This record gives sequence, structure tokens and C-alpha cells, in this order.
Amino acid sequence: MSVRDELLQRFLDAASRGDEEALSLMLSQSRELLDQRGEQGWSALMLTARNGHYDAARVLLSNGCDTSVTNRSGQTARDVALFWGHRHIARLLTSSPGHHLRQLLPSTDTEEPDIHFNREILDRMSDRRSDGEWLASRRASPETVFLLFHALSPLVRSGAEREEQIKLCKLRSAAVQELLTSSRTLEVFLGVDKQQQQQDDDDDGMVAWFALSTEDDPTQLLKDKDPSSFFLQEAMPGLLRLSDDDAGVVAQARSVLAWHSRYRFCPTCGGDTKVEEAGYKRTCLRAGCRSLQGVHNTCYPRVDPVVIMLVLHPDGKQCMLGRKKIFPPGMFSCLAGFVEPGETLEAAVRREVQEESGVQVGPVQYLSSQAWPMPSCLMIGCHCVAVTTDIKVDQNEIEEARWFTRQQVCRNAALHQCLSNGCSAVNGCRQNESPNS
Ligand SMILES: NC(=O)C1=CN([C@@H]2O[C@H](COP(=O)(O)OP(=O)(O)OC[C@H]3O[C@@H](n4cnc5c(N)ncnc54)[C@H](OP(=O)(O)O)[C@@H]3O)[C@@H](O)[C@H]2O)C=CC1
Ligand SMILES: [Mg+2]
Ligand SMILES: [Mg+2]
Ligand SMILES: [Mg+2]
Ligand SMILES: [Zn+2]
Repeated sequence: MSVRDELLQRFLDAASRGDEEALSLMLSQSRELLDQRGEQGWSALMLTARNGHYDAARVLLSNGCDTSVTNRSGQTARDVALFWGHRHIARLLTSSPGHHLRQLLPSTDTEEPDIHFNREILDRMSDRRSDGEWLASRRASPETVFLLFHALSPLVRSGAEREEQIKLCKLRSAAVQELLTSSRTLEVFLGVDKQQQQQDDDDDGMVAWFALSTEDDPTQLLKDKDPSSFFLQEAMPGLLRLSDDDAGVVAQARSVLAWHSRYRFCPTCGGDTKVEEAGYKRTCLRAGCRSLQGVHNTCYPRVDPVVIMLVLHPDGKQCMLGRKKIFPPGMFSCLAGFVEPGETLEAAVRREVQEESGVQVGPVQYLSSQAWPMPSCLMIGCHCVAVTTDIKVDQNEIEEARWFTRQQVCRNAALHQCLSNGCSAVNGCRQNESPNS
């Protein structure tokens, strides 16, 4: 018997007697033993299934062994387990492909991350959206904050602390009187300052925030207002230069305004619409329109769910990142894609990874989400584990995708940090800091 055959025989014997320790040790030295079959055509998994060794079967599964391998009679390990009455092992092997890889997923016991666009400094107070009298009193209050937008770009000025940082211009009632009465202005009530609300729960003392979107000539507007202010040109990476507090408010305002700019007419009949609920509803003006009866989501601001996923290699030591053609040179990110109608988040993750990289995904786990107001996406962050590892990219969507080790990812993150500290090119810097990088 060759040394190789002898090794395999020892491995299969260990599986037959359910010796987990020996199986783990031998696999750490020679991984290719995992799915090999002996002279009788039986794999180690089949032998654990035959003899009812549940824990030993788990050891093999956690090492990524293939549950679809069959013996000479065409039986899988699951068939063997069922035949010999080991239903608990059959159940273990019934799980979806790669189910055993679940243990590679990180613990979900983590805090909600305080990431860009996610901070909520306002209480949206949706119950006040149809209270005309209260809204009028807030509009007139000298404390009220108005944010001005033109073509979805907020009015900002350079931040005092860091050159690349910008701040939202917070205008007061006196400065926006003309805009408030203009037919070329769209108003959205954003909410009231939460911090201030805690100190003073008197309704009249609440500091309300509104977004005003104007179609007026921006050059003329800027002349009249603070001359150091400007409308932010490019949403990306421009919006990443806002502080976390400002970014959260802009995520809300920009998404709602983007919906108004794209849904001016009734999506059901094409008729004119009127704005209601302080900017949170557009109602069709055509009598008898179907959108006026029952639940019609088209009347309310839309959100597009997008899954964004870190694909873990089944070896637990690498992850997949890809780059789109439009990314700046050297930038790689998690794969992402729109959730399609009638699809779960898990299915969307599996489909998008398969479409973009050709890799098949087993277990999927939700991590956290992020508002992404370009124009109105909800990024749904997931971890998932691949059950195949060969990458074949779809060149239409992705330029390149690769497996990266933990060290490579950490080294690049450190490099980005270093670039952003010493770099005066704001765009490059912020791209390096972006959540995509
Ligand atoms: N790493 C990433 O990729 C990140 C992505 N995002 C955001 O996530 C969003 C989705 O990611 P992306 O990779 O582009 O998505 P997909 O992988 O789903 O590919 C998007 C393309 O598919 C088509 N498409 C299919 N369904 C839709 C739909 N419902 N809405 C819009 N386009 C659709 C469009 O093609 P066509 O243009 O030919 O019509 C679009 O360009 C993007 O808007 C992006 O801003 C945010 C952060 C990181
Ligand atoms: Mg895609
Ligand atoms: Mg994509
Ligand atoms: Mg897609
Ligand atoms: Zn209609």
C-alpha cells in the first residue's frame, strides 16, 4: 500500500470510530483527504453517517466537506444516515449547501455602527406633517432652521476646523421669506431637534427643520445670501465631506427631494399631483384615479433596497472585493446590487454575487444598514460565505474581483489612512475614506 493510501485508510478509520481529534489533526496536515473515497467508494462523511458519529460529521462539515458526494450505490452521506436510522445526522446533512459554513460568519452581537448618513439628530414627528397650524407657527419661528437645495445639491460653506470639511448653511426664517411664498419652492418638513426637544418639551419651543428646494437661478440666490456659501457640485464624493450630523439630515432631505424631482406626475395615470403631508405625499388630482383608493405606495417617497455584501472564502481567511470601471484607480469594494421584486435579501445576495463574480454563496447573515441618498437607496450590509471559489467576473458590471487576505485588507486600510492625513487633494482623500473603500 502506498503512503498516500495508508494515510487515507487511517483517515477513514478515524471517521468510522468517530475520532474527532484525529480527523481534525489529519485535515490540518492534509486537507485533500476531506472528500476522498476509499476502496469501497465510501467517504469519511459517509462513515460517520453510517456509524452515527454526529460530532465527527460536524468536524468534517466545518472543514467544508462536500455533502453531495455519492458512493458506488449512488447514496449520499444523508441517504446513508437515513438508512441506518440516524435522523439527527440526516438533518445535519439536509441543510442548504454550505450550511455548516455558518460558523465562519462573525458574531452578530455588535453595536449599531455610527456611520456616515446614519446619524439621526432630528425627531421626524410624522404626526405633525398634516398639522397645518403647527407647521405655520414653526415656519414663522425665528429659531427654525431652513436648508436650501438647488437641483438636489445643498447650500454649504467651508468648515472651520478642517479644510476639506464642509458645513450645511442653516438659514433662518427672515432669510427665506421670499422663497417660502414662491411657487418655485418645494418645502419638506424634516423634524425637530432631538437634543433641544429633551431639554424643553413645550411644543412652541421645538426647533423645527425644513428643506427648501428652489428652482430659482442659483447664482442670483448666492449673491443675496452668504457670499462664502455655494451649492455642492457633486454628490459623490461631496456629501462625504459633511459632518456626521449634517450627513444624516441630508440623507433624509436629499432622498425625499430626489423622489419629488422624479415623480412629479402620478405614476398610475400620468395626471398632475399635489404635495401633501409637509412634503411626504403626492396625491393625484385626477378624479377616479386608482391611486386614490387602497394602498398605493407610489404616493409616498420611494426607497430602493440594495444588498452590499462581504463574501468570505470558505477557508475563513480571505474575502472577495471587486471594482467597478467607474471606481478611482486601486479602489476595491464589497459587491453590491439592487434587490429585485419578489426576492428576499438572502436570495438577492446569492444572485448578485453569482451574477457579478460567478461564485456561489451559502449562508448569508445581515449585519447593518446605511442610508445612501444617491438618489434614495438603503444599503443592506451582509456577510456571506462562498461555497465555490473560482471567480469569473461579469465584465459588464465589474472590472475585476479578487480574494484578499485579512492582512492585505488591513494593509490597504492603513495606506488609505496615511494618504488622507498627508494629502491635500480633497477628492482623492475622501474617496479613500469612503465607506466603499
Ligand atoms: N460597491 C458598490 O457597488 C456600491 C454601490 N452603492 C450603490 O448601490 C447601488 C446598486 O449597486 P450596483 O452595483 O449599481 O447594482 P447592480 O449590481 O444591481 O447593477 C446595477 C445596474 O443594473 C441595472 N438595474 C437593475 N435593476 C435596477 C434597479 N432597480 N435600479 C437601478 N438599476 C437597476 C442598471 O443597469 P443600466 O444602468 O444599464 O440601466 C444598473 O446600472 C448603486 O446605485 C450604488 O450607488 C453604494 C455603495 C457601494
Ligand atoms: Mg449586479
Ligand atoms: Mg453591482
Ligand atoms: Mg442587479
Ligand atoms: Zn393618477
